[in-house]
Amino acid sequence: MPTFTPAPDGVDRVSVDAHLARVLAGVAPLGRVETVGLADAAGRTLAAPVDALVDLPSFDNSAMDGYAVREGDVAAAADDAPVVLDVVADLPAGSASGATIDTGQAARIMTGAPIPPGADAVVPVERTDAGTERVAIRTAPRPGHHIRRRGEDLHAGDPLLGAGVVLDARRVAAAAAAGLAELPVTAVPHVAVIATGTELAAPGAPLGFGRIHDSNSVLLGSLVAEAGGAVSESLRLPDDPAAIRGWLERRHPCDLVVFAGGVSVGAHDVVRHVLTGFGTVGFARVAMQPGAPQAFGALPGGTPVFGLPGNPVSVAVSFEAFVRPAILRLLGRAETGRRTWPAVVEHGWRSPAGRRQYMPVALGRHDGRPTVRPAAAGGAASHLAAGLAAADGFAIVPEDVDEVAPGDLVEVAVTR
Ligand SMILES: Nc1nc2c(c(=O)[nH]1)N[C@H]1C(S)=C(S)[C@@H](COP(=O)(O)OP(=O)(O)OC[C@H]3O[C@@H](n4cnc5c(N)ncnc54)[C@H](O)[C@@H]3O)O[C@H]1N2
Ligand code: MOO
Repeated sequence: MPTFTPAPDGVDRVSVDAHLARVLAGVAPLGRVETVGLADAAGRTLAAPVDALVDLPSFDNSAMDGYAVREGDVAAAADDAPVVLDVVADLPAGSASGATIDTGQAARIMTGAPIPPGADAVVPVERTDAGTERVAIRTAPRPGHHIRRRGEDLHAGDPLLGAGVVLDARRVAAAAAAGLAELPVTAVPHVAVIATGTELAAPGAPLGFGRIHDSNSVLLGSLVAEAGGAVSESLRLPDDPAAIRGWLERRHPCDLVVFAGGVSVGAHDVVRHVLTGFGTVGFARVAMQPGAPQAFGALPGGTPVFGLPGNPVSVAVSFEAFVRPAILRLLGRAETGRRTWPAVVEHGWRSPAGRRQYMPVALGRHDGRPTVRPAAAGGAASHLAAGLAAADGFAIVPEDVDEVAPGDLVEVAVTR
């Protein structure tokens, strides 16, 4: 677990990449494995590679509702010269008929039904007279036409899913198709979320002067769930060192602790006061905007802990940049970053030189290309909590850029 040297305040000491590297070095995959049925697998992380158990498709079958024929019988068929065949079988999907197709014969066949021995092409019903005793075929199929071959998607034993992937709907469905009923998944990390601030009131509670509704614990709880973790405890604590110490002493076991607020240089920034020198917790100013003041380390006993700056946009950005990657690492994900996509800037903005900016942006489209504009009229200011509602993600402006102009391309981490 790394220890930080606290940096003098007001000095950007640590790059985003260096801070992220410390975070990832301070968090290890939980390593616990559970087996779940496919209905419960969505959103979980696959713990080990999985191979297909069956060929996919597992037998040659029809891609069309129509007639299974011998291609050689109907090579001369045309609209003005139909070829008439005897219909010797009727094959719905799921049929296990022992029918064989000989010269001059056809089987009526539905999509997904096994191709009967002897047949080597399917003619769609639209290209026939749809007969049930005898059928007039009005087209000459290519050999193998409209036949879906055994194993053309995957063979039994082929790799299907790699360890560390998130099991989304498409992957769970692929596992079902490939013969699996359950999957090995990693344990869900339990995360304690603590919003600090004497000014905080519960959402919906009447506000006295100077008090605000706590949005950070709701934000963090939802972000933890979106990342694949579970909130083990969520609470608000006042700016009182005894309250923070008391919680640290009686806390329930969990895999990660996230504080929000109280990490800056104010006289009442108690998370900073209590956590400084506690376990291996260190404070840094990270060269980013917003989200500069950051705390990270391990509590005595080894549980990793974050202290995030309390402004709501700073919490959202800090979570995206550092906490989400940490949760994905606890989960054993192969990828802890998020893909970014280029988008064209619609309305420009300024970015502080020497800092990586995370601008909450709304996505749009212009001339068929994706565009972005700041989600809040006030731009990147870190108190604009309501502006987050309009944000589809964050435009990530590199450290060496101080002005983003209309028409520029920016990389966007899309978060919804
Ligand atoms: N003299 C300096 N002052 C500040 C600096 C600095 O470098 N020197 N940095 C500023 C920056 S940047 C940030 S970010 C904040 C970080 O401050 P804290 O982490 O100590 O956060 P608080 O002071 O507790 O709160 C900041 C702000 O956010 C509101 N807040 C806090 N918790 C919640 C919550 N749960 N829900 C909604 N809003 C919350 C709080 O009321 C404050 O307005 O420090 C700057 N100051
Ligand atoms: O670093 Mo603060 O998070 O910009 O608002």
